Amino acid sequence: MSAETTPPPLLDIEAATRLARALVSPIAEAETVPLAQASGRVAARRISAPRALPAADRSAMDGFALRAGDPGEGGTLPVAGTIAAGEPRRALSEGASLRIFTGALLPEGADAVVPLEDCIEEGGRLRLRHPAKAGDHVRRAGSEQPEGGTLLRSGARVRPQHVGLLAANGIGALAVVRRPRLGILSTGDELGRDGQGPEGIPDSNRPMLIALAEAAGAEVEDLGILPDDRDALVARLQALGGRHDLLVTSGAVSMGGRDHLRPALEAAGGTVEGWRVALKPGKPVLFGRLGPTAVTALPGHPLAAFVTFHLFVAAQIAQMLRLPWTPLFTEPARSGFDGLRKPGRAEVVPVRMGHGQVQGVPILRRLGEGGSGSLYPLAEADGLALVPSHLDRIRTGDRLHWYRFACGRG
Ligand SMILES: Nc1nc2c(c(=O)[nH]1)N[C@H]1C(S)=C(S)[C@@H](COP(=O)(O)OP(=O)(O)OC[C@H]3O[C@@H](n4cnc5c(N)ncnc54)[C@H](O)[C@@H]3O)O[C@H]1N2
Ligand code: MOO
Repeated sequence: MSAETTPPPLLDIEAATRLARALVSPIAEAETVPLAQASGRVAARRISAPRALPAADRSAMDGFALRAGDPGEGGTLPVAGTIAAGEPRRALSEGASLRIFTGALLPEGADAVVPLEDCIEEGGRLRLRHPAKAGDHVRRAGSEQPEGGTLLRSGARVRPQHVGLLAANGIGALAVVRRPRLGILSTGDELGRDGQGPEGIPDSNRPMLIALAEAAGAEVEDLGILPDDRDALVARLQALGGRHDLLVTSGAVSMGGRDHLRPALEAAGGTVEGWRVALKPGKPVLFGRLGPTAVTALPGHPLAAFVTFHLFVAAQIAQMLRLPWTPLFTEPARSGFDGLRKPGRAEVVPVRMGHGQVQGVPILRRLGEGGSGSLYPLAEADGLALVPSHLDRIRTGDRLHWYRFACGRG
């Protein structure tokens, strides 16, 4: 058997993930972005609270500001005016009250707010239903956030709540880790020729991989479709000139005579660092380098490209963004399906949660027949389940681990 027809032994998922991550480096450069564009980015530095908040005592209720224990005249206090949020601080004369709105500055001399519903206002005077205590319904200066407290950790992904918190602190721009630069291309003479005879199909991997990469926090250059032509592939790879942190390709990576990716990468001056994983779908995935660029070549079958993106490319993007990476399949579940299988490759299965649970964990229904060419099972899938490599049979009720799709993971 020639070297071409004797493939290397399969890597297991863990070893392949370690290799994928080792081929990319955490990005050291930071850039400053307006707060409005910071959601989803990774903070390059810790942001501490520039001051304590609230900056001054404020009312927490619509009601009346007064001095607790002020006996008033005959048990009533005159209402000496109104103070609303955004107005300058007022002073309260002894024995009086001021109508106050939520968020308004507590008047000097007042120490409590009595909510509207706990008062009776009559003829410009106020009677309390219950006596007030000092501090009632007052948001004390400094009580909600200490000066110097952490608003955002270095290395944290900025979430919408951080955007609100930073805005509340008057922070309008933020240093974030530069996005990883990805180039994404598809290979195949059949692609993009749909409508021109049955031999053509649309390119579905490229738009899907671009969407996945952008959702994971990368900046993507769309490198289009390349023909099944080794020389064209070599020329294109050489022309990339190392401008990407990671090149992601799909197709042409299996065993056939038209699977030019591996020889083309080597002919272009690159190296193959690992090829083929004990995974179904996704076996022919390849990891390599091309100068300063890491190369991850995904299988052409669309479901295999989707699965290998989640396992390996997402881990590489997280590594470049300096984010921690946890294995994908961590949530416990029970199988809601049965079947004999050939051991030797871990199997990733699109699944949907049924209505039932066993001891609080969901029972997962399998979608699709296990082919790697169709994305159709993903239309209704809640996530992906992992069937361990050594099993020769999976039974209803067996323990599994799965990855539940999030709306915008990370
Ligand atoms: N003799 C062997 N043949 C195959 C093996 C093997 O071990 N020995 N492995 C099989 C496995 S597993 C997979 S997965 C596929 C993957 O092969 P490639 O990565 O070389 O992919 P292609 O042959 O280029 O394409 C496979 C299939 O997917 C369609 N495709 C490709 N790109 C796209 C795209 N961008 N959008 C939509 N569809 C795409 C393509 O038309 C093919 O139908 O190899 C097996 N063969
Ligand atoms: O690994 Mo391939 O993706 O099984 O079909």
